[in-house]
Amino acid sequence: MSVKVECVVKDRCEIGEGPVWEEKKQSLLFVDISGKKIHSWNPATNQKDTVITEKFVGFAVPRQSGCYLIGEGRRFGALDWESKSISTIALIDEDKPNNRFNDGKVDPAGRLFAGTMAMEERPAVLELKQGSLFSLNKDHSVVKHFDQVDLSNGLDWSLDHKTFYYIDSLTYSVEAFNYDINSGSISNRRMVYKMEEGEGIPDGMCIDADDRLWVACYNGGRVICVDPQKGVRLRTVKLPVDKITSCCFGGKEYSDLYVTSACMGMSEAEMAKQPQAGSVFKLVGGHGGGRRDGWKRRLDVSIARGAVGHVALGPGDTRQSRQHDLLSGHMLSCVEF
Ligand SMILES: O=C(O)[C@H](O)[C@@H](O)[C@H](O)[C@H](O)CO
Ligand SMILES: [Zn+2]
Repeated sequence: MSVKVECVVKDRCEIGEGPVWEEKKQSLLFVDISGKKIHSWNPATNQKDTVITEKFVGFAVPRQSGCYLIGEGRRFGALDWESKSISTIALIDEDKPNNRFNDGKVDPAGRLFAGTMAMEERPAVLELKQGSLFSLNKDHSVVKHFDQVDLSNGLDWSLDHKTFYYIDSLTYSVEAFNYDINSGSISNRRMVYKMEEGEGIPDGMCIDADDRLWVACYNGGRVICVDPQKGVRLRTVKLPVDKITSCCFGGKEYSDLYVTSACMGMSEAEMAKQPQAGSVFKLVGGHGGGRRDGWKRRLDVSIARGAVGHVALGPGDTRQSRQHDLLSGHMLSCVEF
């Protein structure tokens, strides 16, 4: 089954990033990192609402308490969308004034994980080994998991919550760690996928209902689907722009894969060739049926354990997603505070 690629938010995001499907608003939340904007786009109305930030904004995620948690410059901030005010929750990398947050995501227990990097001179050109990976707990304490990161990027968790997947872009690979959901600690770092010729730089990623990773390929003009157990690429979906930055599942039944892109660093000639650079795309279709039961079983196991998560489906699937927290009625992919 082929995948349909549609340009849904025609924008010139400098660095469109960090898409998150916001269940409550049935909207896509995403940032423009260097454009210093947080967007909320509603596919049903095609309305886009925007908050402007003072510094580069690496990510924004919904909070269970309402409002949003954002990574702006070198701070975790709380954003109140109505008043558009941002207050500081915690500061990081205080010894590294040239650093900023990049990608961040909510873990299946409601913590926030996010990494940092040095400011780029131009895309992927930056002082190396300056970044770290952090998490922010419910009590607002910050944990530094490791440092020596070149360009902290995509992250997600396996369906059983036992594995944490991570991308430091300039390793050109996807890595895995053992994950302890109770403590939020990681161990046993190893590589699970090495980018191949033409795939560019691995950027954001998300996991699907079959425990497969969808990796955005910056300068690769595609997303790839990777089986992290086998370390192989299963699929490639090409897009009409080169700078693909991240992806997430969303839509009514999490059947759509939303993909963000960037145009920062492109020449005028390149821009003319790729007029949709910086837009958000939607990928629909691409999976056969027959896997509903498998997914349902996993969902049930997950609910029985009281687990929460934000994992969704492959493009075209119409199964219920774990993003519906059937236990509490709360919608997930929001931090638990
Ligand atoms: O989107 C991000 O994660 C970074 O902030 C961007 O600057 C680029 O993606 C990066 O340059 C590509 O490696
Ligand atoms: Zn990124």
